[in-house]
Amino acid sequence: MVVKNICCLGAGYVGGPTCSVIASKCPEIKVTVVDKSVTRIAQWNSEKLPIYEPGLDEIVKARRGKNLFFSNNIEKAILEADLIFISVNTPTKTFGNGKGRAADLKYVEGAARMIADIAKSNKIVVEKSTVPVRAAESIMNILKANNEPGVSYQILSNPEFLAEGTAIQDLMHPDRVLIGGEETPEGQLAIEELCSIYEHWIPRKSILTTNTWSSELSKLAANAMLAQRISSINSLSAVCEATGADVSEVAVAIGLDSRIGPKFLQASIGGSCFQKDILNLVYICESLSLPEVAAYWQQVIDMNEYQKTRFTAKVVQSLFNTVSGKNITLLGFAFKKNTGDTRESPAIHVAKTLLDEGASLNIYDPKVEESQILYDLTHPSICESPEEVKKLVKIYPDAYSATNGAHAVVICTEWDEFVTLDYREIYRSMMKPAYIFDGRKILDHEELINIGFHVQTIGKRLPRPLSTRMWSGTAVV
Ligand SMILES: NC(=O)c1ccc[n+]([C@@H]2O[C@H](COP(=O)([O-])OP(=O)(O)OC[C@H]3O[C@@H](n4cnc5c(N)ncnc54)[C@H](O)[C@@H]3O)[C@@H](O)[C@H]2O)c1
Ligand SMILES: O=c1ccn([C@@H]2O[C@H](COP(=O)(O)OP(=O)(O)O[C@H]3O[C@H](CO)[C@@H](O)[C@H](O)[C@H]3O)[C@@H](O)[C@H]2O)c(=O)[nH]1
Repeated sequence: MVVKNICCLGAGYVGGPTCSVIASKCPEIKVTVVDKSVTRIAQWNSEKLPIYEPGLDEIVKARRGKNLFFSNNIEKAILEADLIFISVNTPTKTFGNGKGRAADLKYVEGAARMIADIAKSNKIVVEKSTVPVRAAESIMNILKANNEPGVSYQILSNPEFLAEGTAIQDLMHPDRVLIGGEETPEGQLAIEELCSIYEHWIPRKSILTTNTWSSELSKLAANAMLAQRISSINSLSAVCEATGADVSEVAVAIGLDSRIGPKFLQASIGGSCFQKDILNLVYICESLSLPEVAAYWQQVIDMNEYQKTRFTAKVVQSLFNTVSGKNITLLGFAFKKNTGDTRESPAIHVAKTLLDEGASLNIYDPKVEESQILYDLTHPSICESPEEVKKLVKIYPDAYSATNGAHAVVICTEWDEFVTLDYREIYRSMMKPAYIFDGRKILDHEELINIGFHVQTIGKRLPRPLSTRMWSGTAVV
């Protein structure tokens, strides 16, 4: 079989960009991205796409209506497809067995049941969602137990390694594509079919094929190793603050060791997708009776939490241990720059703590919608009184109006535009003493101190502004 028709279940951060790139690189293949959400599909078919990713608009606009389609007609797309990507969400379970840790596979199961109910011809089903090891077995069980007579399936694991904010770049030039499948002739044939799609733009040597379980585990393992690096540097940032070392200097010094390498050593206020995937790994290890392994990876998550808590405690402490009634500006709400995604964003943690302490918040993010920020901050897991939160939170259209009259500014996302703001003007418009807490280590701290700001960051002690020093030398703010 030569794949002519692809269906993708799930038009999210992975399904949308991945299929747009496939459609752009394989003009002879019809790619239909379907979703249960009518709103999401309408957005994909509109001028303003539901997600922000540099380069995505151009690709979608070039291929939409030609060989790229976004639709709610799931039945039609499944019937037509030779190959189906499952790109649905796999959040952490919020109830029952494994609550707060295991991946909730209800959407993956739902997708598998839809395929089994609808399909009338053979399909290659590709697990693109991040799933626990051996999830492919559960999908196969559902498909086999419910299939039409004569219809057969091959299940492949093809985890996605794109990072948000650089999704198009990552999809165009991936470090590798990983495909796992059954070690049978039929399994190998299915692997070849999927390889031939990626080979339109990715050299064969960058396409790695493995057995299904290695592929599934490699996705969790890659995220665990990346998260471990961030937790390691974040743990060292606390040592730096306590000793006078500078974590940026330490990162450069250790990163020059070719065995360690320079990437992913940026100390900061915490990470995203990692949390859910590492929690999932911890849960799997516990289920496999490997408590020592589970504890090892749990520590990576705990360090991420510690970093967020440590940073917010520093904000409150510096503001004379009380933020009640004070106006604090959060610059940035997305979990990283160049995305509008707020899932597990450290900004939510910062906002919640400050709101619990009675602060009023002014928030500005260049790509996160007001409705999303209010949704996140009034979610039952975050607050008890949505009305109270709505009174305390104001969303602004730019950084200058958001900082006007504020007691303190907290940088929560490393957006480039925050680096080049006119901080003299911001200082002038703020309450005094004016504080900046740089949670992303992106600002010129020396310059800010010279302007008169009290500055705090991660992994480095900074001197007070000159005018407030009682003796010459370095003192902690
Ligand atoms: N976001 C990332 O950067 C990233 C990167 C790599 C892997 N992943 C993994 O990819 C998967 C998808 O992540 P995402 O960020 O795209 O999620 P998302 O929430 O943005 O999108 C998932 C979409 O699936 C839809 N959906 C759920 N069940 C469906 C069904 N039965 N039929 C049709 N649509 C259905 C939802 O409505 C939603 O729009 C997750 O497992 C995630 O862990 C995410
Ligand atoms: O040196 C660093 C690098 C990242 N981060 C933070 O870590 C989080 C995750 O960043 P990043 O990995 O760049 O973005 P994600 O979109 O979460 O991508 C990760 O998670 C995806 C979902 O599984 C995987 O596909 C990607 O390979 C993996 O990088 C963000 O909050 C970053 O600010 C740091 O604090 N320091």
